[in-house]
Amino acid sequence: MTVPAAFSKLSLSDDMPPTPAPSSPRTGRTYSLATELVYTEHSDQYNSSSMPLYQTATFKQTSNAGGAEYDYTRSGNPTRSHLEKHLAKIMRARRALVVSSGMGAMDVISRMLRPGDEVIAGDDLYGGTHRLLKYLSTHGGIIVHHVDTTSVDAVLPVLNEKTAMVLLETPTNPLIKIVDIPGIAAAAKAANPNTIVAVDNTMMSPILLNPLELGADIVYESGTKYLSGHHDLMAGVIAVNDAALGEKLYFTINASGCGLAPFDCWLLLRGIKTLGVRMEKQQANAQRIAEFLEGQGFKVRYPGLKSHPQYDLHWSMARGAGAVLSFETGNVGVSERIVEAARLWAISVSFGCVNSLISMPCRMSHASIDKKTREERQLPEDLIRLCVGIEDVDDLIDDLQTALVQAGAVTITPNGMRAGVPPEVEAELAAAAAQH
Ligand SMILES: Cc1ncc(COP(=O)(O)O)c(C=O)c1O
Ligand SMILES: N[C@@H](CCSC[C@H](N)C(=O)O)C(=O)O
Repeated sequence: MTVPAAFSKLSLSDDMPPTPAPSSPRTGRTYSLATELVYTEHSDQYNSSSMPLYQTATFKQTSNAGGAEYDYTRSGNPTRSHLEKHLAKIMRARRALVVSSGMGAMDVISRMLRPGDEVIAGDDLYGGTHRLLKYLSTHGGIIVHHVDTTSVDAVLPVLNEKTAMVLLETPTNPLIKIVDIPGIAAAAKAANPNTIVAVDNTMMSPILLNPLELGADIVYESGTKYLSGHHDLMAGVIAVNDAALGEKLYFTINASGCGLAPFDCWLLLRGIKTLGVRMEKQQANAQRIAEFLEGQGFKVRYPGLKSHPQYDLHWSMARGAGAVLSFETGNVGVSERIVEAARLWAISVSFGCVNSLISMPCRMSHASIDKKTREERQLPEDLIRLCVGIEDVDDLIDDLQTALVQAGAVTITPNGMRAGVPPEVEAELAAAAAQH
């Protein structure tokens, strides 16, 4: 393989370690993930500190036979290659691939399925994932089983030799349930050694969880979220350890043309550098906010709280609780009012951004799951999801507290406030609902 001079020190071959930078250049100790996130090396001819952006669709060839390392950006681009090698390193993978969105990543993965194949997925999962699975079952002849993946026992009865893929998400979006990745991966492989165990790691990011080390074959995530951190790009990331699997996935990406555009690769490279500090601050803020809400008497779902029913399972796999939590108010109208009364918290889908966001999943991120299915899956309509950013946590709590009071989500007592809609607010909301 001919390596252009500017990249002569890059490991462009798949046989090389999945990193453009040595992990332990001197003493033999391995750098921690926080260091790996910021430390990259490339051999730009001008020693640029930041990886150059190759904003080009084509690459000139030196002969009529072509054959240079790059020819066309859909097939490969140096900025994308650098990002993919950097991601492989931080995702503890042999190969990483980047595509145009998280759903694009799932689409690429799902193209390995054939009519008649069976897929097992959770009964609480991102609405877009549900939508794509539904499409595949309606139009692609794929049989999809949605089961409670928080219990290995619930997965066992649907595992069989036709199980081609098990699709896991942990913590789940938006009910923050925890999935036993090693337990389910082992059970799936026992039922069918060819089953692909794919884990959506969007909620955790590689700084907190590495599913490939827990038995997954594929880990994918929406790079739109924590990896980029600023809500200024869409991206999807896929990582694997099996070289043949990586080649299959790359084939689909090149054939279908969904590889991430160079500028977005460059932006994502920039975002990844601050993943460690962003996540540290975001989850410290999330912990305080979860404790504040629980302290008021709300039912809060967050794996940083000891009250989380799967607290131990979560911490047996992950290095942190993340920064997404959800809570219930007991009244849809009150939840609507809270969301609209918040000021610092932007009403927005998505998460992982430096700004704090508030949303009602049933109306927004999970609206693509029909009402009947949401009911069957016990997705509370009044659920509020908080995606915590890096602002001052006291400002965030103050804003939330004001919104709770304004919305009538709490009863004010001489000893402070307690979760609970006062009867007069309930009556007012019931009257307003009756008018509509
Ligand atoms: C858990 C999860 N996985 C995948 C996706 C899809 O990512 P994207 O929006 O980048 O397509 C999302 C959100 O959109 C998500 O929340
Ligand atoms: N209208 C979009 C909604 C995207 S939700 C994004 C994110 N995953 C979240 O959970 O907030 C759609 O229909 O996909």
